[in-house]
Amino acid sequence: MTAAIEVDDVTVHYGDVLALDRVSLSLEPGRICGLLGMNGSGKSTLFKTVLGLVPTDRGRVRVLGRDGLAARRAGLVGYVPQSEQVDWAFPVRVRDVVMMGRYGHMGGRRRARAADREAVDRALARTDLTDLADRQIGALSGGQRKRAFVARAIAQNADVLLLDEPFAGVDKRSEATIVELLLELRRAGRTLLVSTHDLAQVPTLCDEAILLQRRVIAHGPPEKVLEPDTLLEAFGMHPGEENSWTR
Ligand SMILES: Nc1ncnc2c1ncn2[C@@H]1O[C@H](COP(=O)(O)OP(=O)(O)OP(=O)(O)O)[C@@H](O)[C@H]1O
Repeated sequence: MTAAIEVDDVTVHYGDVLALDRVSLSLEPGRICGLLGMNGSGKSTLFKTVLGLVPTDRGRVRVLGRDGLAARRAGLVGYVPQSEQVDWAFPVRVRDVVMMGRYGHMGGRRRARAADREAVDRALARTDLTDLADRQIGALSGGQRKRAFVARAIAQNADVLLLDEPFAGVDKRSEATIVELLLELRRAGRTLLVSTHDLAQVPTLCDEAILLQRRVIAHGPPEKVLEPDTLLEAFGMHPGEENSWTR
C-alpha cells in the first residue's frame, strides 16, 4: 500500500538552527496521527517540509507517492496553519478564504464554477460559518478563524490534511465541531496529521501519535507514546508540570 505520508531521513536547518534531525516516519491512509512535542520541537517545520515549503538538507518526502511540492500543487494535501502564521489584516472574506481551497480544482484562470461554490457552501455549513460567510476574516474570533481554515481544507477535498494546532485558543464548542469534522474526514478515508499540546485529547481522537523533539522520540499507539516513562525519558518531566507542553 502507498503510504499517505512518508518522510525518510529528513534533516532541516534554518541557518545554524537544527529544526529536524534525520526524521523518518510513515503514515498509512485513513488514520489520524497526533503530532506532539514541546515548543520549538519541529512540528511546524515538519508540516512545511511535507508541503515542500522548506528545503531539506537531506532525505526525502513523499505524499501519496509524490514529492511534497507536487502533491500540494495537485491539491492532494491540505494545510490548516497555526494562527500566528496568518496575516489576519489581509482584507478577505471568510467565503474567499474557503474558496482558496478550490483553487487546485479550477485550473490556471481560477474561475469558480457552480461545483466550487457548492463545495464552499457545504464546507461553511459543516463548520457553522454560513452566517459569517461575508465577514472579513480578521473580524472573527479565534475559534471562528480556525473553523474557517478547517472549512478551506474540507472544500479542497484533499486526501491528506495537515493541521497545525487546530485546537489552540478555541472554546469547547468550536473544539467539539472540529473534532467531529476530523472524525468524519477519517471515516471518509482521509489521512490527518494533527499537532496539539492537548495531550488529554490524543487517546480519543488519534489512532497513533508521534513524539517529536527534532527527531522522532516515539511513534505508535497513543497510550504507548503517552506513557509517563516515555515522556519522562524524552523531556525529563511529566505533562501537567509547569512547562511548555501547557503553554
Ligand atoms: N523561519 C525560521 N528561521 C529560523 N529559525 C526558525 C524558523 N522557523 C522555526 N525556527 C526554529 O526552528 C525550531 C523548530 O521550530 P518549529 O516552529 O518547527 O517548532 P514547533 O514544534 O512548531 O513549535 P511550537 O509548538 O512553538 O509551534 C525552533 O528552534 C525555531 O526557533
